[in-house]
Order: sequence, then structure tokens, then C-alpha cells
Amino acid sequence: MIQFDAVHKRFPNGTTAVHDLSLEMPEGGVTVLVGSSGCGKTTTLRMINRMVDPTSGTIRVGGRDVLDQDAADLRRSIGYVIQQSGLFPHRTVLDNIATVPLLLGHGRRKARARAAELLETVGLTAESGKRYPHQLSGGQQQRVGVARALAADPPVLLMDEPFGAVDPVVRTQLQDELLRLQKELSKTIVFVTHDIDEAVRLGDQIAIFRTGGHLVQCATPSELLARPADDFVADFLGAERGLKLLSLTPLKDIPQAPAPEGGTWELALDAARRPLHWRTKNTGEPELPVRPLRDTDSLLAALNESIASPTGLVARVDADGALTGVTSRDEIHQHAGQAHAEARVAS
Ligand SMILES: Nc1ncnc2c1ncn2[C@@H]1O[C@H](COP(=O)(O)OP(=O)(O)OP(=O)(O)O)[C@@H](O)[C@H]1O
Repeated sequence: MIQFDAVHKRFPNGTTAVHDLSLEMPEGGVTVLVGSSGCGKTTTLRMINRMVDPTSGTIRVGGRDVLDQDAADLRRSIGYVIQQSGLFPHRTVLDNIATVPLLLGHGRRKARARAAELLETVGLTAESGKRYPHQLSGGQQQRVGVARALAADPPVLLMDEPFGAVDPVVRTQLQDELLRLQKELSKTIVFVTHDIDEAVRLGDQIAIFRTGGHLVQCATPSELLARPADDFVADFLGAERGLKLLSLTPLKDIPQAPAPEGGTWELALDAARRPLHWRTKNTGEPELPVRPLRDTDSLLAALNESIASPTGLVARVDADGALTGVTSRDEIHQHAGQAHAEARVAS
């Protein structure tokens, strides 16, 4: 969908922002660009919609060289989301979202109806559409920014640190929302971040850059974590690289056994067989919390829970939260090792 072929960008002051970049960003997938500050991520992103033009090399979107296209037309067909949401302060949220449909010549009523639909898509209430941007929280403003970028239903979405200015809890929520939206919409997304955890969560592929605009490695998250190309990439991925890989492995295929009954510790269940807590026969000892896991939860979540659990057992539940069985700490360890071995072989 988006192809960079030997792309170089040198600014008039002599700074090389992007050095000989060849990279393919597949249609319907999320490509995350990561790397330390000043390594050329934003410049790479902005060359896609011609906010910056390359010094040499070719960039194609949908097979067409971007330099052969009118910059304004191109920008209208590519959604763009930035960190400070970039909303117009004196327009209501609804009118902010309707900006591009209006520019594209949709009538005011149709543009507003589309904007109202998008408010709901990004998880905001109809009432928030009547407010002004400063009357929303930072996280809500980012949602409006995403809705506005989606308004013209562009096939390509460029996102430059879109969730950088919100707290970690809201950030996780916004990431979840983006993953949910992406399942429905399958846009070609290019996403810039400093945060490797965000990259691992969101990326179908991750491109790691180092200073001077050099692409060091581009691979799927599991390939990257299992086989970093060099020490720079390994350092960038951090000391918890092994654990991060476990965050990508779902629990689905990991065996479970019946929950123990009659031992020192057992699971207290409610009437719908949903785990409430661990309780013990020993008098005087408090109940301990349980965090039941579903098949879609990760091996990393299971490892965490097995360490906290008084029995080393993790409670497994179905989609309704009812207990289906337990998995032991040993079983989880064994599969954690296996996940690493498999990722190394696959890459
Ligand atoms: N218009 C410009 N003129 C001159 N140099 C520029 C210009 N824009 C960016 N640069 C330089 O190009 C290099 C790459 O900048 P860029 O913004 O692409 O990096 P980045 O990886 O997105 O950084 P950050 O993570 O801090 O946003 C930096 O050294 C920057 O100072």
C-alpha cells in the first residue's frame, strides 16, 4: 500500500533526517515507527502526505508516486492524527469532526450526521459533540482527533504520537479502542511512538530507527523480540524483552485442569461459578484476591497471576466469567520457554 524506495531527506540546513529508506507498509496493517528522539520518524510520516517532500527516492501510496499527486488532494485522502489533537478551539466537537466532509463538498446536514456517527464509533456520547474542545479531557480530545481523521473514510491513517499526552490508564484505553476500530475498519495505519510497549501492542510490523534516519530493523513484534538485529535494537527493546514476548502469546492453547477442592486453599465462587477470591481453611488467614483469566489474556498476565496466587494456580474463565479450570505455575513456565523457542524458529 505504501512503499518507500531509497528515500532520502536532507533539510536545507544540512540535517539528514531520513537516510536511504526502503520500506513497505502493507495494506490494512499497522506499521509502527519507533526510535529515539530526532531519528526521523515524523519526517518519514510527513513525507507520505507531502507535508515534507523527499530529497531523492520514491514514495508510492496505492501504487502512485506521491509527487505526481496534488498535495491538497492527497492530504484529504489520508487521515492525520497528532499528539495535541490539533482541534479548532472555537468550533464544537461535532463541527471539528465534520470539517473534512464539508471540505469534500458533503452538505452540512450530511457532514454533521456522519460526525455524530463517528462520535459513537470512537466511544464518545452525543452530548460531547455540542461541547468545545477545551471542555473535554485530554483522552477525549484524542478520540475526537481520531474521529476527525476517520471522517472522510480514508484508506490510510497517519498517527504521530497520538496518545503521547495522556496518562497510562487512558493511554491503554485508547490503544484498546484503536485495536477494536482497526478490526472493523482495516485501515493502513502508520503510527509513530517513543513507547516500545505501545509499538508491540499495536504493530503488525515495527520499524526501528536510529539517529541519522537509519532504519535498523523492520519485523513483526514477535520476530523483533525473539531476534533483535543488533545490540541497538536489543537495548531499545529493553531488559524485559523476554516478558514482552509473552505478552503476545494468548492463553488459548495452554491446558487447564479441574480446580482443586478440599485442599488448604480453594476458590470461592458465586452462584454463576465466577471466582470471587482464594479462601483458606486455616483460621485467621485472610482471603486473597484472584484475577481470573480468559483465553484471550496473555501468557505474561498468567505468569503475573501465578506468582501472586497462594497456590501458584491461575483461575481460567469463559467469556461469561465462569470458572473453566486452573493452570499451574509450572505449566505456565514451560509454555513461556516454548513460546520463546517457537518465536526464534519462526523468525
Ligand atoms: N524543517 C526542518 N528543518 C531542519 N531540520 C529538521 C526539520 N524538521 C526536522 N528536522 C531535523 O530532522 C531530524 C529528524 O526529525 P524528526 O522530527 O523526523 O524526528 P523524530 O524521530 O520524529 O523525533 P521526535 O521523536 O523527537 O519527534 C532531527 O534532527 C530534526 O531536528
